Amino acid sequence: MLKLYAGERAKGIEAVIKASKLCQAVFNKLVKSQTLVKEDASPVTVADFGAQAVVNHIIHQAFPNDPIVGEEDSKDLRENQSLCDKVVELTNSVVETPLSTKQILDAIDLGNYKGGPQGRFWTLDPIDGTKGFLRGEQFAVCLSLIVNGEVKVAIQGCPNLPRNINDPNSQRGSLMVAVKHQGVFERSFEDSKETRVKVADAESPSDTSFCESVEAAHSNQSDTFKIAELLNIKNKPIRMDSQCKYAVIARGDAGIYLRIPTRADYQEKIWDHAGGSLMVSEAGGKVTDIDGKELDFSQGRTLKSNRGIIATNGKIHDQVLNAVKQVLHK
Ligand SMILES: Nc1ncnc2c1ncn2[C@@H]1O[C@H](COP(=O)(O)O)[C@@H](O)[C@H]1OP(=O)(O)O
Ligand SMILES: [Mg+2]
Ligand SMILES: [Mg+2]
Ligand SMILES: [Mg+2]
Repeated sequence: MLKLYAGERAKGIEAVIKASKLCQAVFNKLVKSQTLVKEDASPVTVADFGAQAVVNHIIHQAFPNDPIVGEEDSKDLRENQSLCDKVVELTNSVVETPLSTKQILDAIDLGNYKGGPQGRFWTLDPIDGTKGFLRGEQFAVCLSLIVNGEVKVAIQGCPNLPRNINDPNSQRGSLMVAVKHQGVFERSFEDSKETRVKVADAESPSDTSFCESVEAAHSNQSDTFKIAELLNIKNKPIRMDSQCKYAVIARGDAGIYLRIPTRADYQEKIWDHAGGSLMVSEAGGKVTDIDGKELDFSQGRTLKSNRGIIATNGKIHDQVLNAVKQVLHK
């Protein structure tokens, strides 16, 4: 019998592999000259647009009734001909039948859905960790399916992630695939053989290490330092861009991922956490916000009823949550 969401899982893998290839091709050819700064001052590259066009196009062809909540839109591209031409060329280098400029811009804008509590929709971050991508470090192509507010399928391409975190020379490229109640698996981009992964066994926070963003503006690193001290964690933090941090927790390379808000007004985006939270929970771990509340993906494009993120191997979650509360409420 075909497993639940088998079709979505397979299409999602195909789309994420193609988009990841596009990103790698961009990195090898360009990169910085083709970067724009968005209104919120974050960078966006031809690869972000191209990857969103590719994934949206493939998903829309396979599931024409499914709306998509995607990070990017085509507004800036429509005002910049040379960037637009580059995105068209790139997109057509990975899709099966060449698409017109209009089809590509329209595919990007399929990502404008508002989300919400009812029905099914996909959410896409075509490149999560654009800053890491530009540095040649970690980034991820993140696609998930949400049904009635619950994440059911997650596919995350991490082209630069070493298969063995302790050996930077180990093979790079990790594709993580999770379906609700079916576990989370890791494979390479080339070989479809999948290996089931599990979170770390650590019974105590001091037996593990934690990971956090490279960017001090995205997570308060002086608070995480105090939290680690309180938990008697001696290992240095693993600093890494993007949702690769969730993959690292799901694979058991680290026991804790902390994202402590730096600004009261920042709302986390659903495409930054949907896939990661399913991967960690399917690997046996736990994800909540810093108040211990479950992440609520039914609130629209953002996680407006949550603050910050704590992801752990599960066993140590309450200890970590208590330490976070102590440090933040002091
Ligand atoms: N002030 C902020 N707090 C938390 N996350 C942020 C903040 N500003 C941007 N981000 C988001 O953090 C993500 C990168 O995470 P990390 O630092 O862990 O690699 C990006 O998706 C980025 O969103 P955006 O794409 O809008 O720039
Ligand atoms: Mg961005
Ligand atoms: Mg992101
Ligand atoms: Mg992004």
